Amino acid sequence: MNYKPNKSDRYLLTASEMGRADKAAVVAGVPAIDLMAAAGKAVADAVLERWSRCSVLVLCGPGNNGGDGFVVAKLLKAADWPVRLAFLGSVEKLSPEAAHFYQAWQGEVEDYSVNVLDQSDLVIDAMFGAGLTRPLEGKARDMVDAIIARDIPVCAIDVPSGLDGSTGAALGLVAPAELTVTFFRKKPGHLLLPGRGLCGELVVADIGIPETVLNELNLQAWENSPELWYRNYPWPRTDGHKFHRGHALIYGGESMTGASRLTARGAMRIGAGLVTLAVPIKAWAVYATAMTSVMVAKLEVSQEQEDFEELLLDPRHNAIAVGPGAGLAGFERIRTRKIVVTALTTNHTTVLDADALSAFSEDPQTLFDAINGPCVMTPHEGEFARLFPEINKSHPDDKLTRARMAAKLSGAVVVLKGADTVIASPDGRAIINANAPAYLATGGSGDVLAGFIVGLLAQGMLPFDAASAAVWLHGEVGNDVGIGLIAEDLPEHLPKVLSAFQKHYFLAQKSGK
Ligand SMILES: NC(=O)C1=CN([C@@H]2O[C@H](COP(=O)(O)OP(=O)(O)OC[C@H]3O[C@@H](n4cnc5c(N)ncnc54)[C@H](O)[C@@H]3O)[C@@H](O)[C@H]2O)[C@@H](O)CC1
Ligand SMILES: [K+]
Repeated sequence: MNYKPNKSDRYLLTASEMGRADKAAVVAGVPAIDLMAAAGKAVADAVLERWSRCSVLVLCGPGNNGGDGFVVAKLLKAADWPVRLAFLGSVEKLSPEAAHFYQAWQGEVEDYSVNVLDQSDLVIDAMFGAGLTRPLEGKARDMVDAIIARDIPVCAIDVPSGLDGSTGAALGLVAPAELTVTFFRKKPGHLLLPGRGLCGELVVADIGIPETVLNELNLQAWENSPELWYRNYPWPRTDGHKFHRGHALIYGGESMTGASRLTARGAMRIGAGLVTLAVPIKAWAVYATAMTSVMVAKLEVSQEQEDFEELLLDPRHNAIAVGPGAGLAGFERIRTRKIVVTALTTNHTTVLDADALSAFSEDPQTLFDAINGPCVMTPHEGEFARLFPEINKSHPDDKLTRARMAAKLSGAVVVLKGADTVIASPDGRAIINANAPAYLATGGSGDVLAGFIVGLLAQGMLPFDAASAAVWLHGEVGNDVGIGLIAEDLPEHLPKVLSAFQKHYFLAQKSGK
């Protein structure tokens, strides 16, 4: 079999983009009725694969999500399952295809009241999908309330009703699903929180929409995966030399020395040829005894700034990281700001994390003004709120948009961290990462991530790719180590993950497997 990773598999479509894909498919000659039939069949198949025969209740809403539900009801009945169906809507307002399948369902259509839940073992949630525009109210809300109270398993069509598929936000009450079957491609809300947690297992079904419609949509969002960036990964060359693999320069502060040491270790492990930690002389001994492969440069008392500038003049220092343990108290804050501004205004490729971001919480514009070259910033939600309060105010429930707006405003690639990290580029591209386990939420884990990013930047990877690759590898290592993980484990386990990654994406591609 030929090895053909496909970048387009990873596209994420918002509700309006999915609507356009649907229309484009119809224009390309696929009847809307066939799309709905295929959608319903995919859901019925997924249910038949996972549950044994039981009493099913299909709850159909007023739009095409309900239309899919009519198809599912008919197919499960044909498979000899006991099926009941309740419809919330009016037949006259159904789309032609939904009306067709309403007619095709020849069983009883019951009143939409919570009593229909009696004796139901499984609910098919065909209430609302991509067309949800406001929180569930009235009968729909009461129904979801009762499903939750009775703890009945749910299979959701497209998205759990009440969830905004474009953002992952709960618009109000949501019926959490054990299984969600969506169509064509995933939606951002299947990956972003709380959406991801409400979907349960996610199945993406092919319903006959031609791949060619993707070309018309100018999509700008993907789920993170090596398919997106492995071609630009700095694979070690047999004729390589450490000087070909770049030289990362990392600023280390005076008191929290562990943070930047983790960053340095991460940068080494991910393959930077050389790593130098530049540290105030007061802390030099601590760093020098702790580090072996990493070099430690002294910044002399009262001339730290000048000494750092001198290091920046050396063209071999091709990627800089500032922030982990840089310091925010009193004079340290001023020094951190100066180091950041110097790195940025000399147009060095720079990673800004932790204190390098918080040091500008009073005047974020000063930071944004200094960003003119390649830059990655890696805020967690707290740091993000300090730098981008207006964006949080205008789009509180839309992490994808918040990260994109922040990237545009600051000019940096923004890595908005969390269990659903979003990586956004100032040009509008965005990637949602979904492989991070809960164990990564531990002190120092972000410092190592900054190290992975600066290490890849030193090897010449571009900021958006480097950030996406680092975040994905960080998640993979987290999974590999598992429960009990501490930040120190992340650099140490990286080689194992890198060899599996290399085997799969580089060697397999080379050998044409
Ligand atoms: N490619 C596609 O786009 C396909 C879409 N299909 C299905 O169609 C769905 C989208 O269909 P629609 O656009 O008709 O949208 P929905 O079926 O999600 O709902 C639309 C209806 O709900 C109403 N509504 C929205 N929020 C409400 C609320 N909180 N309370 C009460 N009423 C509310 C709207 O006014 C509208 O009448 C998808 O989720 C999917 O299940 C499938 O049939 C297959 C093809
Ligand atoms: K639904």
